[in-house]
Amino acid sequence: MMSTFEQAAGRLMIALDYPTAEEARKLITDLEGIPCYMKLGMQLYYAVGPDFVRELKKRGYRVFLDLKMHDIPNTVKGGANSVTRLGVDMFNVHAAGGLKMMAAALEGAKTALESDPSLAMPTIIAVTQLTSTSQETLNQEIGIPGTMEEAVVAYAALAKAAGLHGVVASPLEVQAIKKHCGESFKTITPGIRPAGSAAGDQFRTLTPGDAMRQGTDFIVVGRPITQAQDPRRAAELIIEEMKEAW
Ligand SMILES: O=C(O)c1cc(=O)[nH]c(=O)n1[C@@H]1O[C@H](COP(=O)(O)O)[C@@H](O)[C@H]1O
Repeated sequence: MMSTFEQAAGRLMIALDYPTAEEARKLITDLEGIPCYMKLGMQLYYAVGPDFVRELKKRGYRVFLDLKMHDIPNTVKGGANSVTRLGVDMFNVHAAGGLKMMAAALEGAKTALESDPSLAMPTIIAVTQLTSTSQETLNQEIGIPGTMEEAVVAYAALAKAAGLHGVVASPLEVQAIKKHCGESFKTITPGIRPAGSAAGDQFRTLTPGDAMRQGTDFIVVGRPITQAQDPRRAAELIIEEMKEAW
């Protein structure tokens, strides 16, 4: 039987935003035994490549490959095929690429499964509006009118129509997304800041406990753990807070 600590840990995704595999390995060693999800983003992946995904899988972790694909449908289909063959559990595309591009990502994953039936279908999610984007930036720089919630829900609806499994959004939009797209449509929420920690470049933030209370499926945490004096303690405190909010 999984403990409630382990269940909460399973909904924590750690952003391995490091320049080298050595630094990422140090954190993984610090966190040994905590069954969290590992998120591999562009900084580490562009430096070390697919071998690090294989290493994480060998160590027993679930892997979210966060490369935020955004290109013409044919190219995204090929990218999705490659990352599915790599064996990632989750990957993302930008919803701004549109319906056909998102459907092509799903198609690419399906063609990989046809060529190798031992593979499992990854969870494919779409980035709505980055959690570093404010209402003002959305309207005045990006040029999308309306509220942030409307923009995020519109992208989520498009991702659902394309057949994707969920979205990346801020925890502030989880309830609106679930209301519009259904409870089973997954929400993956970065922009998590425990009370008292620096927001940095994040704009639409909530604490781990508040994010869980909004009903999110997974929270993504980077710097509050990776830059902490004691990363294991920081991760444990976050998991305790998630557990209590449950
Ligand atoms: O797709 C993502 O993971 C993502 C989307 C988004 O809107 N905002 C966002 O912060 N992220 C990622 O989530 C992580 C958040 O890291 P911290 O801000 O350090 O906790 C980073 O790896 C980001 O690349």
